[in-house]
Amino acid sequence: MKKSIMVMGRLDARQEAELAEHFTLLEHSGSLDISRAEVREVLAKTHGIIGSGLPVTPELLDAAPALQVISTVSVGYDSIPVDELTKRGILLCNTPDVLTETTADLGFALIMAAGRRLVELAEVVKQGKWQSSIGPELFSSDIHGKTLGMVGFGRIGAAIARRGALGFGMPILYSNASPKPALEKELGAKRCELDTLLAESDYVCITVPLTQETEKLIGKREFSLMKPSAIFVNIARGKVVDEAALIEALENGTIKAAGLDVFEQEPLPSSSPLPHMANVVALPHIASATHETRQAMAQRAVDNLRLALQGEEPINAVNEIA
Ligand SMILES: NC(=O)C1=CN([C@@H]2O[C@H](COP(=O)(O)OP(=O)(O)OC[C@H]3O[C@@H](n4cnc5c(N)ncnc54)[C@H](OP(=O)(O)O)[C@@H]3O)[C@@H](O)[C@H]2O)C=CC1
Ligand SMILES: O=CC(=O)O
Repeated sequence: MKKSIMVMGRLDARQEAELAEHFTLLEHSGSLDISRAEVREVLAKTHGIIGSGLPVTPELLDAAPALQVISTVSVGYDSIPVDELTKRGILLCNTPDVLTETTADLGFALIMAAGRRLVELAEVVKQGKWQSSIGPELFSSDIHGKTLGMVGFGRIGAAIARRGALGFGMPILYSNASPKPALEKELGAKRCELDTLLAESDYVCITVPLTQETEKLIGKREFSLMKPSAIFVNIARGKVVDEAALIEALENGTIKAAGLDVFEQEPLPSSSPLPHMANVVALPHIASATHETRQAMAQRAVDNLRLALQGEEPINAVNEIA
């Protein structure tokens, strides 16, 4: 008998057809709200779930006794309790690599947009306020030759640093759990303590995953170490930063500006001051959101799910099931 799966979110028709060849695609309302009887009914039958931003809780896992594989269409998996999955013999797969360059493109775009005040100055033109040459109060910051500090130097961190070092002649500092000697050689990057990086960088860019260790890694103390001219960019996860401290640092000039793709709460609540601040470029979590990359991520997640449910090795397993 075919195994059953829940497809949460969008796959293209060809990907759905590929899965339907091997598995029964369970009909459902698109919700994982286990307080609803119809959701519990579907979960009770499912062997695999594929989707992104899946709100996986122990209660949801209790409702899915046949579940063998979760295939997330993302590289990050901070919303998923991996240890709990492992305890229950459930495999988690994710989609690294295929999104690295696209995410790095957006990370560097945020460095440029926040550094050169692109959104703020485009607004001047849009609102018909460009009546004479702009003065120093609207001048921006150089990017080339400035020091780029990478907090996290994995796949995406390295790809952003590569753009900065090789394209813009930026000296690279990095703080990372492990040293990266090959990247030091390739990019002339220097590893240092986080505090040193914060004090010496002109651009600080966050690319660490959200974990217990990295939650609120950057708070009031860390902002106070940065240069008043520093530009802060976060494309990792909002909760790596104490958002109240970030807002305060931007409001009182502790740092100069920020480019943000991720927030403590997403979508941003209407009460957040961040989108209204002239020195903030705020985006709706879109670093990997190009047609090509979202397609590649979905395909990778489909491949992972199919392989894992067929008892073969998936391309990207997060945990190991004995
Ligand atoms: N905005 C968006 O749309 C996107 C956001 N992301 C986010 O980016 C994150 C990074 O992705 P990716 O680069 O592929 O992941 P990687 O695992 O390749 O890189 C993460 C790096 O962070 C380092 N690290 C982990 N924990 C710590 C710590 N406590 N202190 C210092 N360094 C640490 C790791 O060190 P080591 O090498 O030693 O293990 C690793 O080098 C994802 O987890 C996701 O949250 C990703 C894609 C799109
Ligand atoms: O935030 C996106 C991801 O892939 O992780």
